[in-house]
Amino acid sequence: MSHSVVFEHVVKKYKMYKKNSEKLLDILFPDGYGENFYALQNISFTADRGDVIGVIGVNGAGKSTLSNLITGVIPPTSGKIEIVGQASLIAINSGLNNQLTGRENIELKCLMLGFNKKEIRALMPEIIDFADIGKFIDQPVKSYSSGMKSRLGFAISVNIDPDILVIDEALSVGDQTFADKCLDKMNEFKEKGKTIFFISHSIGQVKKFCQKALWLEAGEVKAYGTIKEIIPQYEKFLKEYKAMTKEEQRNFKQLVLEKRSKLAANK
Ligand SMILES: Nc1ncnc2c1ncn2[C@@H]1O[C@H](COP(=O)(O)OP(=O)(O)OP(=O)(O)O)[C@@H](O)[C@H]1O
Repeated sequence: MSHSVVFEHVVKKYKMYKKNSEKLLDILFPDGYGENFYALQNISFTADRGDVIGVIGVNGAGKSTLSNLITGVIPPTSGKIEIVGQASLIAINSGLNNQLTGRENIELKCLMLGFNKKEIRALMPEIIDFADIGKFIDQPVKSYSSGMKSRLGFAISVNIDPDILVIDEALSVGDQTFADKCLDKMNEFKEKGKTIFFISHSIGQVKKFCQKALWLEAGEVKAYGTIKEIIPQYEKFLKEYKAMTKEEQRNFKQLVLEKRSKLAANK
Protein backbone atom coordinates (compact mmCIF):
# COMPACT_ATOMS: atom_id res chain seq x y z
CA MET A 1 0.00 0.00 0.00
CA SER A 2 1.51 3.37 -0.94
CA HIS A 3 1.56 6.25 1.50
CA SER A 4 -0.37 9.41 0.70
CA VAL A 5 -0.01 11.45 3.91
CA VAL A 6 2.82 11.09 6.41
CA PHE A 7 3.16 13.22 9.55
CA GLU A 8 6.34 12.96 11.61
CA HIS A 9 6.49 14.70 14.99
CA VAL A 10 4.41 17.61 13.74
CA VAL A 11 3.88 20.54 16.07
CA LYS A 12 1.65 23.58 15.62
CA LYS A 13 2.28 26.26 18.18
CA TYR A 14 0.41 29.55 18.52
CA LYS A 15 1.34 32.60 20.47
CA MET A 16 -1.37 34.05 22.68
CA TYR A 17 -0.80 37.79 22.91
CA LYS A 18 -2.70 39.80 25.49
CA LYS A 19 -1.94 43.12 23.78
CA ASN A 20 -0.69 44.21 20.36
CA SER A 21 2.52 45.51 21.92
CA GLU A 22 3.39 41.90 22.89
CA LYS A 23 3.59 41.02 19.18
CA LEU A 24 6.35 43.58 18.77
CA LEU A 25 8.19 42.33 21.86
CA ASP A 26 7.96 38.80 20.44
CA ILE A 27 9.88 39.96 17.37
CA LEU A 28 12.41 42.03 19.34
CA PHE A 29 13.27 39.59 22.16
CA PRO A 30 15.73 36.83 21.13
CA ASP A 31 13.68 34.20 23.04
CA GLY A 32 10.34 35.66 21.95
CA TYR A 33 7.53 36.99 24.15
CA GLY A 34 3.96 36.02 24.93
CA GLU A 35 2.26 32.86 26.10
CA ASN A 36 2.69 29.76 23.94
CA PHE A 37 -0.12 27.37 23.14
CA TYR A 38 0.19 24.02 21.44
CA ALA A 39 -2.75 23.41 19.07
CA LEU A 40 -0.98 20.19 18.04
CA GLN A 41 1.92 18.41 19.67
CA ASN A 42 4.12 15.59 18.32
CA ILE A 43 1.64 14.29 15.74
CA SER A 44 2.86 11.21 13.85
CA PHE A 45 0.74 8.97 11.64
CA THR A 46 0.65 7.52 8.14
CA ALA A 47 -2.33 7.37 5.78
CA ASP A 48 -2.28 5.10 2.74
CA ARG A 49 -3.99 5.58 -0.60
CA GLY A 50 -7.59 4.44 -0.30
CA ASP A 51 -7.81 5.09 3.44
CA VAL A 52 -10.96 6.77 4.70
CA ILE A 53 -10.06 8.14 8.10
CA GLY A 54 -12.48 9.65 10.58
CA VAL A 55 -10.80 12.34 12.69
CA ILE A 56 -12.49 12.46 16.08
CA GLY A 57 -12.01 14.33 19.34
CA VAL A 58 -13.83 16.78 21.56
CA ASN A 59 -14.01 20.55 20.89
CA GLY A 60 -10.58 22.12 20.68
CA ALA A 61 -8.74 18.79 20.36
CA GLY A 62 -6.97 20.03 17.22
CA LYS A 63 -9.04 18.51 14.37
CA SER A 64 -9.37 21.68 12.25
CA THR A 65 -5.71 22.52 12.78
CA LEU A 66 -4.86 19.07 11.46
CA SER A 67 -7.08 19.53 8.39
CA ASN A 68 -5.46 22.91 7.68
CA LEU A 69 -2.00 21.34 7.91
CA ILE A 70 -2.88 18.46 5.56
CA THR A 71 -4.22 20.87 2.95
CA GLY A 72 -1.37 23.37 3.34
CA VAL A 73 -3.58 26.21 4.55
CA ILE A 74 -1.14 26.72 7.46
CA PRO A 75 2.49 25.55 7.87
CA PRO A 76 3.65 23.41 10.82
CA THR A 77 5.83 25.01 13.49
CA SER A 78 8.12 21.97 13.35
CA GLY A 79 8.12 18.35 12.19
CA LYS A 80 7.72 16.88 8.73
CA ILE A 81 4.60 16.59 6.57
CA GLU A 82 4.66 14.56 3.36
CA ILE A 83 1.67 14.85 1.02
CA VAL A 84 1.61 12.70 -2.12
CA GLY A 85 -0.58 14.45 -4.71
CA GLN A 86 -2.98 17.31 -4.29
CA ALA A 87 -5.04 17.80 -1.14
CA SER A 88 -8.30 19.71 -1.09
CA LEU A 89 -10.15 21.04 1.95
CA ILE A 90 -13.90 21.20 2.32
CA ALA A 91 -14.90 23.14 5.40
CA ILE A 92 -17.80 25.38 6.31
CA ASN A 93 -15.74 28.52 5.75
CA SER A 94 -12.87 27.20 3.71
CA GLY A 95 -11.13 29.53 1.33
CA LEU A 96 -14.24 31.29 0.03
CA ASN A 97 -13.86 35.01 -0.50
CA ASN A 98 -16.93 36.69 0.96
CA GLN A 99 -16.78 39.73 -1.32
CA LEU A 100 -16.74 37.66 -4.53
CA THR A 101 -19.70 35.88 -6.08
CA GLY A 102 -19.99 32.11 -6.11
CA ARG A 103 -18.95 32.00 -9.77
CA GLU A 104 -15.93 34.23 -9.12
CA ASN A 105 -14.93 32.05 -6.18
CA ILE A 106 -15.00 28.98 -8.40
CA GLU A 107 -12.74 30.74 -10.90
CA LEU A 108 -10.37 31.97 -8.22
CA LYS A 109 -10.00 28.63 -6.47
CA CYS A 110 -9.44 26.82 -9.78
CA LEU A 111 -6.87 29.40 -10.92
CA MET A 112 -5.04 29.04 -7.61
CA LEU A 113 -4.93 25.29 -8.17
CA GLY A 114 -3.29 25.79 -11.56
CA PHE A 115 -6.26 25.20 -13.91
CA ASN A 116 -6.29 27.31 -17.09
CA LYS A 117 -9.27 29.35 -18.33
CA LYS A 118 -10.37 26.62 -20.77
CA GLU A 119 -10.29 23.94 -18.08
CA ILE A 120 -12.22 26.21 -15.72
CA ARG A 121 -14.89 26.84 -18.37
CA ALA A 122 -15.27 23.08 -18.77
CA LEU A 123 -15.51 22.48 -15.00
CA MET A 124 -17.83 25.41 -14.22
CA PRO A 125 -21.23 23.87 -15.19
CA GLU A 126 -20.52 20.69 -13.25
CA ILE A 127 -19.55 22.64 -10.12
CA ILE A 128 -22.59 24.95 -10.36
CA ASP A 129 -24.87 21.99 -10.91
CA PHE A 130 -23.49 20.13 -7.89
CA ALA A 131 -23.71 23.20 -5.62
CA ASP A 132 -27.35 23.65 -6.61
CA ILE A 133 -27.69 27.15 -5.18
CA GLY A 134 -29.65 28.62 -8.09
CA LYS A 135 -29.42 32.33 -8.78
CA PHE A 136 -27.21 32.85 -5.74
CA ILE A 137 -24.22 31.71 -7.81
CA ASP A 138 -23.95 35.31 -9.08
CA GLN A 139 -24.41 36.89 -5.65
CA PRO A 140 -21.55 37.68 -3.23
CA VAL A 141 -20.80 34.80 -0.89
CA LYS A 142 -21.41 37.06 2.13
CA SER A 143 -25.13 36.78 1.34
CA TYR A 144 -25.06 32.95 1.56
CA SER A 145 -26.31 30.83 4.44
CA SER A 146 -23.74 28.50 6.05
CA GLY A 147 -25.40 25.58 4.24
CA MET A 148 -24.99 27.32 0.87
CA LYS A 149 -21.33 28.13 1.56
CA SER A 150 -20.70 24.53 2.48
CA ARG A 151 -22.42 23.33 -0.71
CA LEU A 152 -20.33 25.63 -2.89
CA GLY A 153 -17.12 24.64 -1.09
CA PHE A 154 -18.02 20.98 -1.42
CA ALA A 155 -18.91 21.34 -5.11
CA ILE A 156 -15.58 23.01 -5.93
CA SER A 157 -13.46 20.64 -3.89
CA VAL A 158 -14.92 17.38 -5.17
CA ASN A 159 -15.13 18.40 -8.81
CA ILE A 160 -11.48 19.41 -9.11
CA ASP A 161 -10.71 15.73 -8.47
CA PRO A 162 -8.02 15.93 -5.74
CA ASP A 163 -5.95 12.94 -4.57
CA ILE A 164 -6.62 13.69 -0.92
CA LEU A 165 -9.90 15.07 0.30
CA VAL A 166 -10.29 16.62 3.76
CA ILE A 167 -13.88 17.14 4.81
CA ASP A 168 -14.07 19.27 7.95
CA GLU A 169 -17.58 19.29 9.47
CA ALA A 170 -18.95 20.31 6.06
CA LEU A 171 -21.77 17.78 6.26
CA SER A 172 -23.00 19.09 9.58
CA VAL A 173 -24.77 21.98 7.88
CA GLY A 174 -27.29 21.74 5.07
CA ASP A 175 -30.04 19.28 4.41
CA GLN A 176 -30.13 15.50 4.22
CA THR A 177 -30.51 15.41 0.41
CA PHE A 178 -27.28 17.31 -0.03
CA ALA A 179 -25.51 15.19 2.60
CA ASP A 180 -26.57 12.06 0.69
CA LYS A 181 -25.30 13.53 -2.58
CA CYS A 182 -21.97 14.28 -0.88
CA LEU A 183 -21.78 10.78 0.57
CA ASP A 184 -22.31 9.35 -2.94
CA LYS A 185 -19.49 11.51 -4.26
CA MET A 186 -17.26 10.47 -1.38
CA ASN A 187 -17.99 6.82 -2.10
CA GLU A 188 -16.93 7.47 -5.69
CA PHE A 189 -13.65 8.85 -4.35
CA LYS A 190 -13.24 5.87 -2.07
CA GLU A 191 -13.67 3.49 -5.00
CA LYS A 192 -11.02 5.39 -6.97
CA GLY A 193 -8.54 4.69 -4.14
CA LYS A 194 -8.21 8.28 -3.01
CA THR A 195 -7.52 9.24 0.58
CA ILE A 196 -10.24 10.89 2.61
CA PHE A 197 -10.06 12.52 6.04
CA PHE A 198 -13.50 12.95 7.49
CA ILE A 199 -13.73 15.29 10.45
CA SER A 200 -17.00 14.97 12.26
CA HIS A 201 -18.67 15.16 15.64
CA SER A 202 -21.14 12.53 14.43
CA ILE A 203 -19.92 9.11 15.48
CA GLY A 204 -22.77 7.64 13.39
CA GLN A 205 -21.42 9.24 10.18
CA VAL A 206 -17.85 8.22 11.00
CA LYS A 207 -18.91 4.61 11.62
CA LYS A 208 -20.94 4.55 8.41
CA PHE A 209 -18.27 5.96 6.20
CA CYS A 210 -14.76 5.38 7.56
CA GLN A 211 -12.55 2.31 8.05
CA LYS A 212 -10.03 4.00 10.30
CA ALA A 213 -10.17 6.59 13.08
CA LEU A 214 -7.60 9.07 14.29
CA TRP A 215 -8.51 10.21 17.78
CA LEU A 216 -7.07 13.55 18.84
CA GLU A 217 -7.08 14.57 22.48
CA ALA A 218 -5.64 17.86 23.76
CA GLY A 219 -3.54 18.34 20.64
CA GLU A 220 -2.04 14.85 20.64
CA VAL A 221 -2.83 11.54 18.96
CA LYS A 222 -4.67 9.55 21.60
CA ALA A 223 -5.22 6.52 19.34
CA TYR A 224 -5.11 5.55 15.66
CA GLY A 225 -6.49 2.33 14.26
CA THR A 226 -9.54 0.64 12.80
CA ILE A 227 -13.01 1.99 13.52
CA LYS A 228 -13.73 -1.26 15.34
CA GLU A 229 -10.83 -0.70 17.73
CA ILE A 230 -11.05 3.05 18.28
CA ILE A 231 -14.75 3.97 18.36
CA PRO A 232 -15.64 1.85 21.44
CA GLN A 233 -12.71 3.44 23.34
CA TYR A 234 -13.82 6.91 22.26
CA GLU A 235 -17.44 6.24 23.19
CA LYS A 236 -16.31 5.07 26.63
CA PHE A 237 -14.29 8.28 27.06
CA LEU A 238 -17.26 10.45 25.99
CA LYS A 239 -19.55 8.62 28.40
CA GLU A 240 -17.13 9.17 31.28
CA TYR A 241 -16.64 12.82 30.28
CA LYS A 242 -20.38 13.45 30.12
CA ALA A 243 -20.85 11.79 33.50
CA MET A 244 -18.49 14.34 35.11
CA THR A 245 -19.98 17.22 37.06
CA LYS A 246 -19.62 20.73 35.59
CA GLU A 247 -16.88 21.38 38.12
CA GLU A 248 -14.96 18.21 37.18
CA GLN A 249 -15.26 19.11 33.49
CA ARG A 250 -13.90 22.58 34.23
CA ASN A 251 -10.94 21.13 36.15
CA PHE A 252 -10.27 18.67 33.34
CA LYS A 253 -10.26 21.48 30.75
CA GLN A 254 -8.00 23.58 32.98
CA LEU A 255 -5.49 20.73 33.33
CA VAL A 256 -5.47 20.23 29.55
CA LEU A 257 -4.96 23.96 29.00
CA GLU A 258 -2.07 24.09 31.46
CA LYS A 259 -0.45 21.05 29.87
CA ARG A 260 -0.73 22.56 26.39
CA SER A 261 0.83 25.85 27.51
CA LYS A 262 3.50 24.29 29.76
CA LEU A 263 4.74 21.98 27.02
CA ALA A 264 5.40 25.07 24.97
CA ALA A 265 7.06 26.90 27.84
CA ASN A 266 9.61 24.10 28.13
CA LYS A 267 10.66 24.44 24.50
N1 LIG B 1 -5.00 30.96 15.21
C1 LIG B 1 -5.02 30.46 16.44
N2 LIG B 1 -4.45 31.13 17.48
C2 LIG B 1 -4.47 30.62 18.72
N3 LIG B 1 -5.03 29.43 19.05
C3 LIG B 1 -5.60 28.73 18.07
C4 LIG B 1 -5.65 29.20 16.71
N4 LIG B 1 -6.31 28.26 15.97
C5 LIG B 1 -6.66 27.28 16.83
N5 LIG B 1 -6.25 27.56 18.07
C6 LIG B 1 -6.45 26.74 19.28
O1 LIG B 1 -5.98 25.44 19.01
C7 LIG B 1 -6.83 24.46 19.60
C8 LIG B 1 -7.28 23.49 18.55
O2 LIG B 1 -8.20 24.13 17.69
P1 LIG B 1 -8.97 23.36 16.53
O3 LIG B 1 -9.86 24.35 15.88
O4 LIG B 1 -7.97 22.64 15.69
O5 LIG B 1 -9.82 22.30 17.35
P2 LIG B 1 -11.02 21.36 16.86
O6 LIG B 1 -10.74 19.99 17.39
O7 LIG B 1 -11.20 21.50 15.39
O8 LIG B 1 -12.25 22.00 17.64
P3 LIG B 1 -13.84 22.04 17.25
O9 LIG B 1 -14.31 20.62 17.33
O10 LIG B 1 -14.40 22.91 18.33
O11 LIG B 1 -13.95 22.64 15.89
C9 LIG B 1 -7.98 25.22 20.24
O12 LIG B 1 -7.75 25.33 21.63
C10 LIG B 1 -7.94 26.58 19.59
O13 LIG B 1 -8.38 27.58 20.48
